Amino acid sequence: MPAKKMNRMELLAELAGTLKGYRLKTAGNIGSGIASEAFTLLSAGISAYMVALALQGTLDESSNKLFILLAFSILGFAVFRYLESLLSHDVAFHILVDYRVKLYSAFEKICPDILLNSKSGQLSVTLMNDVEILEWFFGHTVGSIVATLAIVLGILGFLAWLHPLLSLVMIISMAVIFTIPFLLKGTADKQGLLNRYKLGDANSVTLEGLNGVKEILALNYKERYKQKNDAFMEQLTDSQVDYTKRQGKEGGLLLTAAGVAAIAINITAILLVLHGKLSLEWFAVVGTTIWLAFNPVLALCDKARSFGIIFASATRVSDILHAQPLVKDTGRDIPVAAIKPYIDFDHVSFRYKNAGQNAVSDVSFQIRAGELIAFVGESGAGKTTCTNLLMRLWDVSEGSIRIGGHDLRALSLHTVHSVISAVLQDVYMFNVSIMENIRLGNPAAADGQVIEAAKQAQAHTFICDFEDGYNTIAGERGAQLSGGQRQRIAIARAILTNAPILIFDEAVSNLDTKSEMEIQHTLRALAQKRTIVMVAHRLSTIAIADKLIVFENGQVVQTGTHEELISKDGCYRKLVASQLQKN
Ligand SMILES: Nc1ncnc2c1ncn2[C@@H]1O[C@H](COP(=O)(O)OP(=O)(O)OP(=O)(O)O)[C@@H](O)[C@H]1O
Repeated sequence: MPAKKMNRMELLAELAGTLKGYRLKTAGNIGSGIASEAFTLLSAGISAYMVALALQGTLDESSNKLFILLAFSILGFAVFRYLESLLSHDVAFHILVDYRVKLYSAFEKICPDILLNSKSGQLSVTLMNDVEILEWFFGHTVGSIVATLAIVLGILGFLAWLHPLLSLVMIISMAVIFTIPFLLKGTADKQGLLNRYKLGDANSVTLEGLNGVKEILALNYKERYKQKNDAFMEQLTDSQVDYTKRQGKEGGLLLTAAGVAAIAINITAILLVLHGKLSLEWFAVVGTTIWLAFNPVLALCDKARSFGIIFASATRVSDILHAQPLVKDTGRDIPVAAIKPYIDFDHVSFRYKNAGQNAVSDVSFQIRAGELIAFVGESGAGKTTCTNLLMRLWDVSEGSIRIGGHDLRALSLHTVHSVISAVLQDVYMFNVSIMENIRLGNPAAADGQVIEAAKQAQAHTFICDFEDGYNTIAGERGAQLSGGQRQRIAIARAILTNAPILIFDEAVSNLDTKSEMEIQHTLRALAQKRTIVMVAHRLSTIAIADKLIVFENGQVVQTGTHEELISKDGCYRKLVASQLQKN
């Protein structure tokens, strides 16, 4: 849920606010920027002054001081330019790390809602690229803005000291130059945002190609995918070309305006010399340095040409940072041991965002501590929704869910996720060893405990068959493991958590009959100490449950044991009959 859109000034204030933690270095960066520009102007001015003296035949031994000053200013320029670059990048890279960390934790808070409502390519662009663009701002812009303003003020003072007319021409010139990016700001912002979105869309298609490569090959979707990819890349290129055209136009206008301004100041200076209001030496200084004086201004305007993309990226980053999580983590922490693992669903209704109707309506049931429960029902009946609500991935729209008598909303998310652990339909394997993948369930577990959990999950044998055993790298997305192997590792993880409530959502669907039977045996044994909720389709899985909760069209229509329900004419009997027919 994005917060209200911020304008440039608000974004600027927010970005500048992050510099607070780096006050000293930022001050050093700005000071060095001012000093390096000032030394550039000083060395050019001294050179011009000396040339003018030489032309008039007045450059003598007494001018040695000027040589020393010139050497000093060249050295000063080199030292301060180095310091400016060092400090600005030091601050920029530290801030980027802060941003990346903040951004990921903000992203976590708004999951899974944001994943359902955004394209993965857009999210990856924001989490990886947009945040990187902010380096332009912190590394190359923020210091320049202040340094350039200081230099402009200094030059104005100097020109006013020479003659007020010169400073007046300079003020008019600056006003014209700064107006150019200001006038083109609207187009720049629009183009910048469009450019970032087109990049996100293009990334989404690339990710689709990466994740769906097997389907692309298997379904002979290659040619159509290529056409789709080409179309998105073309749109991205068009938006980039438009952006660059505007940048080029803006750059040309700025250079022309600066050139005209420098000529105007020179002409004014010549007129002042002709009227005896300015000496020849100072004319030489003005004539030479004025071109250089416009350099920082032009450099800043050059950065301003990129503000479209910088502010577009900042907006997208800020949208995530300020998004309001649907589930507010305002409950309190309670020790896991103090919560008895019984569950109450009390008249629960829930509707997904933008959905036309409730996914579940007025659902009530109780699960006692130590029970092994199976949710059954046709596809789309509401089983997974109930497990998602139980894990508090979303909050109920109506009614309440309680564990151990505590309303879920009164518990912190940390407590809820310590009490409940789940094996979900899609098992993600991290790119670390199998040992570490299982240990994710309990970082404090010793190797022996990990191996014991793997044995209970019927994973030990196949893990030992790998050449590197438990040290085998599972690979991103568990590429080296079969679906059933991934499921068994996920089950071992869940066993290791020691959470008193376990959820298995279709967790045995990828297993062969023998492994499934062994896992069922494990689940039965686990249920002696824990409460287990299974979402199951197969009859064989259902058979081990103490109680079945039957869902139909988002409602609970029957509860009871397999024997009780099969003896009655109802939804469950129909489900079993249709499954037997399929088998
Ligand atoms: N993210 C979502 N946004 C909108 N509607 C959703 C979303 N997820 C599920 N639904 C809808 O909610 C209803 C219940 O879905 P749910 O996934 O809970 O069913 P299920 O019984 O677990 O099905 P399956 O056995 O196929 O996994 C369905 O009508 C489904 O289309």
